[in-house]
Amino acid sequence: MRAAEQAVIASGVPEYDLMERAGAAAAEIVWRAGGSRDVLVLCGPGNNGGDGFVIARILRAKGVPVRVAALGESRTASSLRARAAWAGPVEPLQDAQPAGQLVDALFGTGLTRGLDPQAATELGRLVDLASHSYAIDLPSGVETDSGALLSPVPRFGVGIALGAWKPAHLLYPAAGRMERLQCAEIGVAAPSDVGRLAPPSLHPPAGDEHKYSRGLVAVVGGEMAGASLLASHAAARSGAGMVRRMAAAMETGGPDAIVTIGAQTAAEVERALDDRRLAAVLAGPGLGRDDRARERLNIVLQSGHPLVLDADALNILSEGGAGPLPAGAILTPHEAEFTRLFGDRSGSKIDRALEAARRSRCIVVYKGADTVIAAPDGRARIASHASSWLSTAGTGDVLAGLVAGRLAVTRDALRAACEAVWLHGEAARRAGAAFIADDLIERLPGAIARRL
Ligand SMILES: NC(=O)C1=CN([C@@H]2O[C@H](COP(=O)(O)OP(=O)(O)OC[C@H]3O[C@@H](n4cnc5c(N)ncnc54)[C@H](OP(=O)(O)O)[C@@H]3O)[C@@H](O)[C@H]2O)[C@@H](O)CC1
Ligand SMILES: [K+]
Repeated sequence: MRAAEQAVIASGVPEYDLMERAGAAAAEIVWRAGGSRDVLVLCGPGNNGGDGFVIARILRAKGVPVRVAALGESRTASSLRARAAWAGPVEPLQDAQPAGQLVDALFGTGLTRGLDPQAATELGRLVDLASHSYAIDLPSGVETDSGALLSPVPRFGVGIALGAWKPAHLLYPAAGRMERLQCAEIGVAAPSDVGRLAPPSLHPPAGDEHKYSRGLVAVVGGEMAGASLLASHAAARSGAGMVRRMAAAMETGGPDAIVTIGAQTAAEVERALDDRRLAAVLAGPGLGRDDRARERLNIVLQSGHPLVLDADALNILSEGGAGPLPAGAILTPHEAEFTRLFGDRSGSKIDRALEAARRSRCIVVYKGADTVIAAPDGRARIASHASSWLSTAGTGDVLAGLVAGRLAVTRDALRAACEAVWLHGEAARRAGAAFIADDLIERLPGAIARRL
């Protein structure tokens, strides 16, 4: 975003014009949400504070009662100009009385260290006492590129991103400090390989498709049947043409549309995977970690099919039990699995996911409240603000099955991972509160229909 802004400025647009655009766009959002409720704008010393002065001026011109409190003097040319144009009183932050609406324009992308304790406490108090609160560009106190909290940060109603999403809008803990997100357009295009996960465009099957052309998925089960059943069921509702579950024991369950193949011995697994029509093979959910599980995983790794590896498959791989990571596969680790596989690395979650994808030459779906999907070529997508009810048993198995299903449909690993993560989040949104993993699967057809 900084590079994009600099390019616009170099093309002859003064920085102050960008500040006016940013302030006007943010003021419009505040006006639409809060109407004529009184507003307190907190302005910092840099350009974020400058945006605040522009917002204050525009809201006052609409007849909104506005007060401004500043943290020190303005220190940049544009913010000095915005402050002069405000032409109203400016009180010190420590004397500010609360208002119905609070606009935080203390610090944005220029923050280099935490707020001093008194300023952080004042900010927290004023946000808590307001019924509507807005963080301009970012909540003051968050680190832009990592989403870390450099000092205590209150929870805002709306985070207003200026021009483009920054990592802190999407990565926790910062993302959890904004109930809703809105992006204010300021006429600066910031194309990037890293971005927020967008809703996918899906297509119904062509009129002349059949079950194999639509995608044949195999799910290699193991010692715990439930997990592979959930994954198989999710794959079956993902739009794929057919799902075969390779069961490690004589067991039944799940919809009749899923073909269960008894594959208890290594030879039986090998035979079951010897089918050139297979478009995706999933291993991991319920696989187990004993010698038998290793043997089953080895056969999967040597099958030559497009792979999705989750759960115990990742645990076995992290113990080095199955050799190097299979390039081209989709890996779906949660936090603990990721650390076991790739070590405890520094950098933001996006940096870590990209580095892992580059090293393993795999698509890495680094799961969590802020799932990051990273490709070896440097592309990454971040899915944030999913339902917190997803933190329940079995939802990972559902996601793994969904990834395998979309891989079979699209034959494109990054696209499949992105579609699956979005559909999983949408199914959760539709399932509402206190759902179980099985309920998510029932919501998948509706989630898919929405994107056709
Ligand atoms: N660029 C553009 O074209 C556009 C940018 N726009 C806006 O600009 C924002 C970025 O502005 P910015 O770079 O001036 O940084 P900002 O966040 O205001 O803070 C920097 C100031 O704070 C200081 N400081 C830092 N930490 C501190 C601390 N803990 N406690 C105390 N002081 C601290 C730091 O001084 P330091 O002491 O570090 O030298 C510096 O003086 C961006 O988020 C967006 O809102 C829009 O107008 C659109 C056009
Ligand atoms: K801010």
